[in-house]
Amino acid sequence: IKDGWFREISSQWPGQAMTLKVNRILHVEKSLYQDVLVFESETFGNVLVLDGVIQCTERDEFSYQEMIAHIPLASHPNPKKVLVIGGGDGGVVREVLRHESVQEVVLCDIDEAVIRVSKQYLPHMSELLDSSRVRVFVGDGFKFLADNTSTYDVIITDSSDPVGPAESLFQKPYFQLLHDALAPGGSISTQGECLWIHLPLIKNTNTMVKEIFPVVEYAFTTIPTYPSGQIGFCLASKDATRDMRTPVRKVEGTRYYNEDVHRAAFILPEFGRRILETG
Ligand SMILES: NCCCN[C@H]1CC[C@H](N)CC1
Repeated sequence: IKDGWFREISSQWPGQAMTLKVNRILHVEKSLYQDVLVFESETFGNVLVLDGVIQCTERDEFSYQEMIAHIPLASHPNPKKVLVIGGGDGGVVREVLRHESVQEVVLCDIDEAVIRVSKQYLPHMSELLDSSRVRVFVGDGFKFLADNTSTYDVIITDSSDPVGPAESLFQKPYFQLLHDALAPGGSISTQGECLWIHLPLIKNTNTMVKEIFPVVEYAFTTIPTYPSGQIGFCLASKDATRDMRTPVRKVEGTRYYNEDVHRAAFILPEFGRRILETG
């Protein structure tokens, strides 16, 4: 933080950096896995930063949390058991609980510091982690998935970037574990990165996931505080007949998601479509 501004400088997005005006620093900690920073911004509420990368802000988090959750959930006929890998801030869990069919949400995040800090500084994201339908585990998603096969209707991987603790969540063994942890007809969504910055990674992930799942799609949302203002999701289903582009149920109480936004999220700009939808 310099002269009152936080700058998101990273080798992942060379030559550009989102800056946010800082009112005051709320928390600084080195957890077992990453540097944790929370600051109160002038115009985006409280902001969670891990290893120098913006994870969520109170003002715009709903865009990402709603879309990563409701696209797989609203297109699934009857999701009952849901697993969230990562997502210790609780925002995705808040969205999963909007689906009445969901009986149980399990959250598995490797870093207890993220959960603890989110409960203290991001109440509108973390408050439903205490819901009776939610179970929270602190541990490695790999081990959790291997111990819970054929169980979940939807698994959401709400991860940071493929640099640091989340690096292995973008590789083939992890997607095989996701596939094997899904019940029949199950679907996944994962933090799938940005068309403007990570198109080669998105293409490689898309190709790799198609070796495991019969249905694989990329969809995206707009969000001011993520690099280039856009972030996408890798979506896949074990059910070869699943149409993830079509919601089969309405979702109440959202601020970004609706059924038209759901459908529109899959319509890619030409530079993305050309790469992702052809060989
Ligand atoms: N619920 C926290 C969301 C984490 N996802 C972010 C996507 C954009 C990345 N640059 C950082 C993590």
